[in-house]
Amino acid sequence: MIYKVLKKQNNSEMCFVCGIHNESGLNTSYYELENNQLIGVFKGHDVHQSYPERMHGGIVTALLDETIGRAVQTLDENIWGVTVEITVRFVKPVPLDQVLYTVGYVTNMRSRMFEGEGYVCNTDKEILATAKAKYFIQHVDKIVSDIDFVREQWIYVDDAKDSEVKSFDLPK
Ligand SMILES: CCCCCCCC(=O)SCCNC(=O)CCNC(=O)[C@H](O)C(C)(C)COP(=O)(O)OP(=O)(O)OC[C@H]1O[C@@H](n2cnc3c(N)ncnc32)[C@H](O)[C@@H]1OP(=O)(O)O
Repeated sequence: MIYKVLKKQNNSEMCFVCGIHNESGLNTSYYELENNQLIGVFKGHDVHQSYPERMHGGIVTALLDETIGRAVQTLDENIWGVTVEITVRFVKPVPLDQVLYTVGYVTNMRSRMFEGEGYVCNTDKEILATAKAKYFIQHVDKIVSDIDFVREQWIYVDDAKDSEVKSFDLPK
């Protein structure tokens, strides 16, 4: 089913998954969809491998962790959380050097915790990994206490190719 992109989410400076200045990172771009799901577009490279041509499972986990954690901001951009639990199922090898998608959404929202699910898929909509995760809600100033993170390191990146990203056809 096809969903419209409503908004691009910010990137951070140095996060492994979305940091624009993290040269070893995945440099993921995130887009909020009209169904309150979040889609990330990324490409892994040799530095992210486990066995040759296969992304490391720990990196796939980091990607799913970030994606589900960010999905809460499709509901309210002022909610931030830290991961307390994540379970990942590695369904098929996650390949390197090709564009892939990661999708996340919230399944249960409470006053101090939220839970969500997500998956990684390829452009043929094959599911490569799935995850369920739980997050403890905290004020961003408590998560990052030594700098004003949102003002200093939470950056809107206006990428020329974003204007071409208008909708996504999700597998589920
Ligand atoms: C937009 C950007 C999105 C980014 C997404 C990526 C997020 C990340 O990767 S964050 C990095 C990884 N995670 C972390 O660093 C978290 C580290 N852990 C912590 O900081 C602490 O354990 C923290 C803050 C979660 C809780 O600690 P603390 O405040 O001392 O509270 P604590 O008393 O242990 O627990 C608070 C409540 O949460 C509950 N709780 C804690 N962990 C869990 C859990 N895994 N499952 C269920 N409940 C839990 C406790 O039972 C307790 O409940 P109650 O008050 O009802 O008894």
